[in-house]
Amino acid sequence: MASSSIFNPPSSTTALLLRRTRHPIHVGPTSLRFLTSQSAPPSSHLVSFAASATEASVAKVIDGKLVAKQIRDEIAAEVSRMKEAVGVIPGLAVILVGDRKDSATYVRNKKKACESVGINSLEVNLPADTTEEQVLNYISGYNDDPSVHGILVQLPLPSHMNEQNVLNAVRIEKDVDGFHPLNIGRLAMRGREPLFVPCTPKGCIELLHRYGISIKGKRAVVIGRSNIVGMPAALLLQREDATVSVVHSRTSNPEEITRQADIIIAAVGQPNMVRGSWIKPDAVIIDVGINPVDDPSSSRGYKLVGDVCYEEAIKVASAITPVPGGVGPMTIAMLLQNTLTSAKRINSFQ
Ligand SMILES: NC(=O)C1=CN([C@@H]2O[C@H](COP(=O)(O)OP(=O)(O)OC[C@H]3O[C@@H](n4cnc5c(N)ncnc54)[C@H](OP(=O)(O)O)[C@@H]3O)[C@@H](O)[C@H]2O)C=CC1
Ligand SMILES: Nc1nc(=O)c2c([nH]1)NC[C@@H]1CN(c3ccc(C(=O)N[C@@H](CCC(=O)O)C(=O)O)cc3)C=[N+]21
Repeated sequence: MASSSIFNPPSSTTALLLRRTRHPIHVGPTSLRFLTSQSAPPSSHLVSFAASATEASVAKVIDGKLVAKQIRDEIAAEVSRMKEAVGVIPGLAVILVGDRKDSATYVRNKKKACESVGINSLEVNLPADTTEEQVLNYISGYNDDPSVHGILVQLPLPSHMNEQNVLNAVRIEKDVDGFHPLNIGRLAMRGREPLFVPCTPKGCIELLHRYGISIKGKRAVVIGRSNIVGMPAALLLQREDATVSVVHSRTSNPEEITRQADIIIAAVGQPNMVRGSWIKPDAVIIDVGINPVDDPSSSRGYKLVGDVCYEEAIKVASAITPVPGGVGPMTIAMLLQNTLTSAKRINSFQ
């Protein structure tokens, strides 16, 4: 369902269309216009890589917000089809421990997103001094609750808790975050299939697919190796037949390695770390980073920026995700998709 793409051009035209040109070309009925960062919707992305001869070329902006909306529409249709056919409504349980503001915002956004597609959301907010045992009890209850098809424990957990114990307790059939070691292990093994793929890396790959950006045979560099983003992103890219390098805090020459990449996934948590000079001309950039930086001109007093210096990157890359509006909305869309998949699998509904 969601993997079918309206954006994918036939593979033979993909390479042609993704090659940036300084001369306008014409594809079908739409003549090519120079597009700035506020670019066209995905349905016309195929024609938006070209720049006029007189203007500097800029990267295509990969619109995660728009793609996520499209995926939510697809999910909503499937949710109602299942409800009508077998009377089952997918359910997602979210466990939030502590009072981190950013976590509370994410959980609220997830709840809103569930409502928008007709998925039931159950939420439990526990105080920061909750014991690990109490959290395990909630997980056990949701594991046994037939109305719950997905369980998400919001990370990070308070430091007195053992994250491994908690994540291990989620039944793998309900592990919609894809963080259970058995799901990650299967993701890493050839010929094995995880029940769920972690949402953020899955969203990155989905964006590449939906924009017709081929991965096979490409050099990819993932910056960051966390269990929730960098490591599974590298595994997924490898499954898609990219040749993958992973850069981390102990890498001695990150700039040089990154400059070799056709595809860069940055998941570091360092604002604007990846500069224009790190980027090979025409590389594709997926910026996962979400970093608050002071901004007195904003009503919140801060703004969000990525791990990639957007202003510099947009002049060098062929395509880039913005922050906000790039990977973030896709993470939530993939969570909904995983929850739907889980409900279908548990109920043997195709
Ligand atoms: N858009 C979305 O949906 C999501 C966004 N995020 C955002 O993505 C970013 C990364 O998140 P997450 O993976 O959880 O972060 P972690 O802090 O868990 O991991 C960061 C990784 O980056 C590496 N790193 C840190 N500093 C450097 C450096 N100077 N040079 C090279 N590598 C470095 C670390 O290396 P080492 O392993 O050596 O310590 C580590 O592997 C954050 O900004 C986060 O907010 C996260 C989840 C979802
Ligand atoms: N168990 C678990 N699973 C997660 O998937 C998980 C987690 N814990 N802990 C924290 C990180 C972070 N994360 C984000 C999800 C959506 C946006 C998102 O929607 N961002 C919007 C804007 C957000 C805003 O404006 O504040 C955007 O980038 O456009 C961001 C970050 C999921 N995470």
